[in-house]
Amino acid sequence: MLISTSDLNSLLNNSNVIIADTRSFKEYSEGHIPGAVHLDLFAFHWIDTTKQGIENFNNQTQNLLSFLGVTAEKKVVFYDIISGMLAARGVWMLMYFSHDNTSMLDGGITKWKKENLPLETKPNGFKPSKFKGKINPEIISGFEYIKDNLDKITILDVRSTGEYNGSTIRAAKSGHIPNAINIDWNQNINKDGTFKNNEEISKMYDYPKDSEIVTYCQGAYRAANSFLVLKKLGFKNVRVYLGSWGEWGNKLELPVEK
Ligand SMILES: O=S(=O)([O-])[S-]
Repeated sequence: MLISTSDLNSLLNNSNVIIADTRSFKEYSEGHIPGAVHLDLFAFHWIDTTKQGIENFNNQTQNLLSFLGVTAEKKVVFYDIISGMLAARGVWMLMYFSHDNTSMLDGGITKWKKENLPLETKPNGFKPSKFKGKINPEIISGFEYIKDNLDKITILDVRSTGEYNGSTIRAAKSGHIPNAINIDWNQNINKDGTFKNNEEISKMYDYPKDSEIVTYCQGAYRAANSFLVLKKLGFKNVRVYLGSWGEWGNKLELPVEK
């Protein structure tokens, strides 16, 4: 799931590798990893997890991955500024389509630049494919799944303390999903932007490895980052709640705790 700067550097010019820069277009234009295409994953924000909403998400994600040129044979590497949430969302999306040959760049472009690795400014075009992945329903959650299993699953709110306790308001209601515990995703990352090592993080995520965990944040980007960390630690049953607080906090009938 993670690729080092030196390993990615050795894969430049490999036609079987797609590199996707998930930062803003401005940042991309000022200098990106050679060969990388720009993919605006924030524009692909999704909060509707009704049955129809998930079906639409599946279709549109498949279209997006085809636009990116994904095929079963290609390795897909996502990066952002650090080992961040956008790249993590990209990796999670590929895993959701059972494409496991995907990684995020550990330390992101910050580490890449620090090591004086090559950059270019010219934009690269997409080479679209007809990607057909097999959906893995085990790594996604909608609001119904959480509502029906509130007492059976570990709900991991990876937002800031303010968002969790309701002092920061980002939806019609503030607070958190009942029973959710709060571990801010920022705690996954070292000061240099790389992921903390497993030994350090496992103290934070001290649950049996077969626990059923659902991560959420505001829009399922930070949640994807914590999802990857939990997978890296060997947790087997982890899902990202796609709608996250953007959906839950706006559905007035759903319960909230502060
Ligand atoms: O990470 S986020 O989706 O909450 S902005």
